[in-house]
Amino acid sequence: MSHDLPVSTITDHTQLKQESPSQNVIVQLLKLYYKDGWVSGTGGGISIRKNGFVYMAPSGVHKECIDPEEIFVLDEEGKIVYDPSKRESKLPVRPVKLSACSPLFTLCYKHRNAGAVMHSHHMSTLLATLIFPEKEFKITHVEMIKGIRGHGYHSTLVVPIIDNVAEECDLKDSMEEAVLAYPNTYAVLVRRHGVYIWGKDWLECKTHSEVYHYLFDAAVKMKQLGFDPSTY
Ligand SMILES: CSC[C@@H](O)[C@@H](O)C(=O)COP(=O)(O)O
Ligand SMILES: [Zn+2]
Repeated sequence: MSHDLPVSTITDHTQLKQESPSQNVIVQLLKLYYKDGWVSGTGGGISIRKNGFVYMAPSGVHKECIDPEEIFVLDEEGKIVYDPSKRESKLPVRPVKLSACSPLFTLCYKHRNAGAVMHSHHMSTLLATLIFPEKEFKITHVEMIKGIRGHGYHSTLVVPIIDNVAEECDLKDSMEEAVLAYPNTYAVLVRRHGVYIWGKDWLECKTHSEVYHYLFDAAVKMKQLGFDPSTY
């Protein structure tokens, strides 16, 4: 099977369907995530794994301004099978390199069978790591917790927090440790940096992303109001 071909007729995230080409899904979700403040200043990103291929946005570019043809395609072993910098085009081609998040996305595919992984720098993700100075973010008795697979209103939702390092790719070992140690989590927070969130496919990753961001935001506000998010 060959990898998805981008379909340029998709111009808005509301046109996305489960089976839309992964390049189009990535491009449209990044526009949406930019508006939400999740991928500003070129930071953050998203990757999709489908039918034996892995799709990833390029590194260090404005994530809301990516063309579907600029999405890298890798095989399941991590070998690049489509390099956007080498494509043939009548228009000028800007040089792009693979996202620095690639090893982090890859470990979620390997250990959690994820179908999509996103990385956000939203302010609430950074603040959530400050209100929990230990190694876990915890929140309980909030209706939206039900939106994370395997969790209910009465659950205590736990998200591991790992320490930030100077280079994104050097987060690999500590993130791998956290992913293996917390089999019920679909997110790992990175202190003073952001979060990685995944799901079984891009739709579940989108749901989880919205729910986790809501819960990080809620926890920060609860703390400001004098409530402890981890108790009821
Ligand atoms: C504001 S730049 C932040 C980056 O260094 C990094 O944290 C990041 O999330 C982006 O990685 P990228 O290589 O652009 O996909
Ligand atoms: Zn980052």
